[in-house]
Amino acid sequence: MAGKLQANGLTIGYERGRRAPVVVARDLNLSLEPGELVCLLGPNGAGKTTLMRTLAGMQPPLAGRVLLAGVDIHTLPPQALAQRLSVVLTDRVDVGHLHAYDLVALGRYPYTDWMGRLTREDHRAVQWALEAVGATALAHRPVHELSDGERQKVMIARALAQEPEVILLDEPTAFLDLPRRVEIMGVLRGLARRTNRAILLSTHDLDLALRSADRLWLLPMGGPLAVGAPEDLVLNGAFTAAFRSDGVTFDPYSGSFHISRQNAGVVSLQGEGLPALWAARALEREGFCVARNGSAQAPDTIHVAVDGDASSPRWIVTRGQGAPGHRQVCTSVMAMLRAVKGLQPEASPSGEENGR
Ligand SMILES: Nc1ncnc2c1ncn2[C@@H]1O[C@H](COP(=O)(O)OP(=O)(O)OP(=O)(O)O)[C@@H](O)[C@H]1O
Repeated sequence: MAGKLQANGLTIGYERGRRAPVVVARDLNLSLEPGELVCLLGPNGAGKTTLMRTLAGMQPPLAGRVLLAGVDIHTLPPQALAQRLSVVLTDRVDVGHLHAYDLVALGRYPYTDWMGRLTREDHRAVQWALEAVGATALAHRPVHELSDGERQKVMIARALAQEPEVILLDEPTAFLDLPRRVEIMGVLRGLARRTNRAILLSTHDLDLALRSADRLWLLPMGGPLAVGAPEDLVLNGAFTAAFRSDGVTFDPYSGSFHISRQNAGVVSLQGEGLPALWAARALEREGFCVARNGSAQAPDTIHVAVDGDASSPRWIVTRGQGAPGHRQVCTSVMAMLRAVKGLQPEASPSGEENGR
């Protein structure tokens, strides 16, 4: 079970008869190691599905080779390849009235005879696969009655029942709610570790990928592909560069994306704990640059000081040295924002007390 998937000098894209091919990405050198979970990330249209399909042998490379344990996958007969590599695509296939167990059993096709008869060994593999993804209870449910999350688990179980060395999944967490996404990612990570399989999945779930993947493959529009531990790719700027787009910026401090807004000025924020944290988030959302705990000293700086306890926080908003008419006590983040905006130079100070 220790197959390594490698791509050397791989150019991916689409042949167009006599016209020049569409090149999606060129000269990729990649390796997917047994026991690791790799997430493939990139903006829309960067080529994730094309790469996935090429690595799975579903479309030929324009140049270069894909090797599984040293063997070119395009030289392997389909059945031999299916015993070693399985693919889970996002497309919803119509499975009629099949029950989950039967769908998972289809994963045994590389091993069964021409009539598709299941041996004791095949049944063992199906039960193991259902158990591995926590879907044993779904075995006798018709697939068309399953929720998206349940169905996704069954599709992963089908890929597992193939008992491959390598599993490729195209957006397995699409359409799932957050708990289900976390659960599926946990299942895949556990599988890679426990069974020493190599698992590659493409996703738009950047946060989950940053938290779960052993390595990331970052495919920006037009390449080049960056590979590394998630944290290294954040620290060396590759993550920011891959997702740089108008109006959205990646903040390496919070590990999340922000909608870029015009700089609305500096606000000094004093205080700790959740009320301070969420006040900072709200101010940044409005385009303010937040200076923490006394780092902004200009005479006309707007100050927000967090007061009160966590169950009934207050935000005291002042300007400059806190002239009496400019002190506002706010009991909600919304009121704090209103007060801060009211104290901006172009706005006329309201001087209202006890904003809510
Ligand atoms: N059959 C095809 N013939 C020609 N070009 C294609 C074909 N299929 C896809 N493309 C192009 O290849 C590029 C990469 O598409 P691909 O679907 O691999 O991107 P992706 O990263 O998976 O995108 P998304 O995140 O939107 O799913 C796109 O510009 C797309 O238009």
